[in-house]
Amino acid sequence: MENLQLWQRYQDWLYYHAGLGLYVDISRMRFDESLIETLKPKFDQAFESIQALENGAIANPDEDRMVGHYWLRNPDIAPTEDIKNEIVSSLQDIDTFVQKVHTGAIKPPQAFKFTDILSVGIGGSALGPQFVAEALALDTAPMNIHFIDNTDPTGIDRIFTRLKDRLKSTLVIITSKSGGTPETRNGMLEVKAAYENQGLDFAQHAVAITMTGSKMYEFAKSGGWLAIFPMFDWVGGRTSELSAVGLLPAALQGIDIHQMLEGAKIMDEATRIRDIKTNPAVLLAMSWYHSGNGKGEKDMVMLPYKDSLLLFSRYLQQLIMESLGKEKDLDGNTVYQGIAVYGNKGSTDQHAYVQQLREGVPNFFVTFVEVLEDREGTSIEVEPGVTSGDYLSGLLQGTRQALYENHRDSVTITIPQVNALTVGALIALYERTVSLYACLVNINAYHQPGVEAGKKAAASILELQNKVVEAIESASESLDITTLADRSGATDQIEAVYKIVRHLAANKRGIKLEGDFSKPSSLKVSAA
Ligand SMILES: O=P(O)(O)OC[C@H]1O[C@H](O)[C@H](O)[C@@H](O)[C@@H]1O
Repeated sequence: MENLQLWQRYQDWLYYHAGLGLYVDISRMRFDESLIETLKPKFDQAFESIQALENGAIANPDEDRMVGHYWLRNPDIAPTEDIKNEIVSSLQDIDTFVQKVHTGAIKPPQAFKFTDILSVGIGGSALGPQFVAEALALDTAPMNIHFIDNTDPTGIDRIFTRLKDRLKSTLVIITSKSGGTPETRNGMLEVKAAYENQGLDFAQHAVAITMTGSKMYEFAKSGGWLAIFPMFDWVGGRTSELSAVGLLPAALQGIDIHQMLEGAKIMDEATRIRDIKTNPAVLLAMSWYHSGNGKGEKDMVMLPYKDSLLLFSRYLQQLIMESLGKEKDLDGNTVYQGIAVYGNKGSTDQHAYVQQLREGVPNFFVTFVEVLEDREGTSIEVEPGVTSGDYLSGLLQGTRQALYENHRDSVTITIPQVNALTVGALIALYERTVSLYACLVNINAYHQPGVEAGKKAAASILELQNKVVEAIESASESLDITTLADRSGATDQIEAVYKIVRHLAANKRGIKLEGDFSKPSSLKVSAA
C-alpha cells in the first residue's frame, strides 16, 4: 500500500477518546472490510453475553460464579443493593485505613510510622499491584513497596536483606483470593517467622486481603491482624487489580485510586458501545482475531515505549493467557485456544529480539504503546533540535514502519501520559477485549482448569517426599534408588524419588547421597 493510501487507512480506522486522550490505531493490521461482515454477527452475540455478564449472569458456570469486575468502578450497575454496598464500603474502608496509616494513627508498635509495604501474593494477587507500582508509584511515595510472589527461599531472603532494620516499620499485606494458595501461605509463614525472630509482633503489622471465610481469613481473624479487606467471590484473580487487591497497596503508595477507577469506568462505557468502528475493545479483539485467524496462530508482542510500563506485558500475560488458553470451547469441542503474550519495552527490546521480529519467523503481531508526553519539564537537546524523547518517538515510528514493510502487522495504542486515569483505562480496555475475544472464539474466559494439574502433581510429590524420608530413616543400610522407590511404595515413580533425594541432599536435610552423580542408578542413599 502506498504511503498516501496508508494515511487514508490510518484516518479511516483511527479511534480517539477525547476524555482520556487515548488513541487506538489498527491501520497496520492487514485485514480487509469483509472481516467486519464476517465478525458482525459474532460481535452482536458478544455484546449480548457481555451485557448479561454485567447484569449478573453466572458467567463462570464451572465455579457457579458471577463475573463482576465492571461493578467495582461503577457500583451503581451492580446487580443487587448488597453487592453495591459491599463495594462502596470496601472502598471507604480502604480510604480510611490508608489515611490512618499515612498520618500514623495506625502505627507499628516499635516505630513512629509504617515506612514500607511487603506484599505477599502470587498470580492475580501480585501481577496487577506490581504493574501499577512500577507504572505509577513515585520515588517520593509515602511508602515503598516490596513483593514476595514465589516460594523461592533465596528470593524471600533477598527481600528480608533489603528490609533489614525496616521490618519493624513495614506493613505486610497478604493477598490471596482463595486464601489457600501454597506459595502465599509459605510466604506468609516465612515473613511471620522473620518478625518473630526479631521479637516483633507480626499481627500488629499484618493485613489480609482474602475472601470472607477462607483459610487465610480465619488465620488472620484468629491471629488478631490489623485488618482484613474482602476479596469478592465474583471478582477473578486476573481481573482483581481494581478491587482491594490492587487498590489498597496503590493507595498506600500515594497513587490516586479514585482516578484509576474513573479511568476504568470511562473505558467501560466506551467499550459498551455496540459498534465495530467506535469501540476500542472491539477494534482490538477484531485485530487479534484477524491476526491469529481466530486460533491464536500469532503471538502478541507488547512493546510499550516507556520504562514505567515495563510490567504491562507481564500483567497481560496472565489476563490474556489464563483467560484465553483453553483446550475446550463452550460446546465441548477440542480447540486449543490462546494467544501467547510477551515483550518488555521499547526501544530496549530493539536491541534484543527485534531482529527476529523484522526478519525471522513471522508468527506474531506487535502492540506498540506510545506515550505522548516525554517527561514533566523541559528536555536538553542531545543533537541540535532533538531530545531523548524525540529519539524514543522516532524509534517507535521507525520500528512500526520497518516491521510493516516486511509484512509484520501492528496495533498502536497512544496515551497522553502514564497516570492513574490512563492506567485504569488500559486495564479496563484489555479486560473488555479479553471478554469480547473469548466470545468470538466461543470459550469461557473465566475459569482456569489447567492450572490445577500442576498444583495436584506438586502436592503428590510432597506426599511422596514424606514416604521417602521415612523409608530412608527406617533402613539400616544405604539404599539404591530402585530399592528406595520400592520401599516408599512408589516403584513406578523412581525418577521423582531420585529428584526428591537429590534436592534433600543438597539442602542438609539429613540425607546423604553417594556414588557417580552422572549415573543415577549407581547412587546410594542413607540418613546423614
Ligand atoms: O489469589 P489466590 O487465590 O491466591 O490465587 C492466585 C492465583 O492462583 C492460581 O494460579 C490461579 O490460576 C490464578 O488465577 C490466581 O490469580
